[in-house]
Amino acid sequence: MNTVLTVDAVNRSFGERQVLKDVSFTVTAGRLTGFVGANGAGKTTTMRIILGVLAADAGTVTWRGQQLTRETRQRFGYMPEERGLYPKMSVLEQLVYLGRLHGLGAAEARRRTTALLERLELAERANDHVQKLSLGNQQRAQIAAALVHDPELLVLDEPFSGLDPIAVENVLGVLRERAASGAAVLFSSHQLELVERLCDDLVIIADGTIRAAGDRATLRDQFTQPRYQVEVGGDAGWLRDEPGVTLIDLDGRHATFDLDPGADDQVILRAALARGPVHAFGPVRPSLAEIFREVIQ
Ligand SMILES: Nc1ncnc2c1ncn2[C@@H]1O[C@H](COP(=O)(O)OP(=O)(O)OP(=O)(O)O)[C@@H](O)[C@H]1O
Repeated sequence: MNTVLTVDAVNRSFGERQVLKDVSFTVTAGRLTGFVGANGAGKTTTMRIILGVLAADAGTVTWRGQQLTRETRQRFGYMPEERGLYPKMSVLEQLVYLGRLHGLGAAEARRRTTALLERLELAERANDHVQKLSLGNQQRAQIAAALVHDPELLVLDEPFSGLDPIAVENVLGVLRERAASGAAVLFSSHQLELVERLCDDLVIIADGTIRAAGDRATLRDQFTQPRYQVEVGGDAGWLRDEPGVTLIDLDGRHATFDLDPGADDQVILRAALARGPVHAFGPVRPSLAEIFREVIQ
């Protein structure tokens, strides 16, 4: 795995209030990392520290093992929480301008802007002032602004908020393409369901503390026990009296149950078969959204 960004034991207080407590996680090139937490959990503060807009009280942020510099940060793209485009300038002009600020020549900045607006389905709005766009289109223009210089690291604060489902898919497609061409993508969200569906890696923060971090499959293995689901020909109520079984849900022929440690699922399967046909039997894992529901709210 190609870890590019390392946040290590970062602390930050505002006045008496400590809002980040030993925050540590990594971001890998070529992958989407979702940074999830409730309002006020510390996501924006962490992102600002990564971008150098805010200083940490303690801890470090490194890029490919090196301290961050102004040059490295030039290769980052950031969509801040306080959206930064000028309301009275056209989308095209601003993106070209931002591209030039990041060192692109005029023709290259214009070429990339045009391609990006096309890809984000904003081409027809290119000459409109930002303030004339719908909120969803403003959001896409903000995302385009973070992408125009082809950054190696993309840091996006709530990029999906306010987008309709079609726009979510469009933006997600763009982020996936960036990741596929080698960029590292970190974005925040307070919607764990969405992040669990979209991301390769997750970082879950609550009250300034990282609760879980890593790739989705490993986290699910680490934090959830498999439950079993069965569908039989008759009523599944007999499972209630089966040793080692804790029934979670029973609905006629369908049942969901937990097994005590050491209990053998094959014994249950045989008991089911002895009573008649078995149409489905197997482990399922609860989602991370179910496990961390109370942490995220
Ligand atoms: N400049 C500041 N001065 C004082 N307190 C601040 C400042 N910035 C953030 N905070 C506080 O730090 C805590 C973490 O805020 P932060 O914006 O990082 O959370 P968040 O997870 O991004 O939440 P949200 O989704 O609401 O933006 C909050 O309690 C917030 O009020």
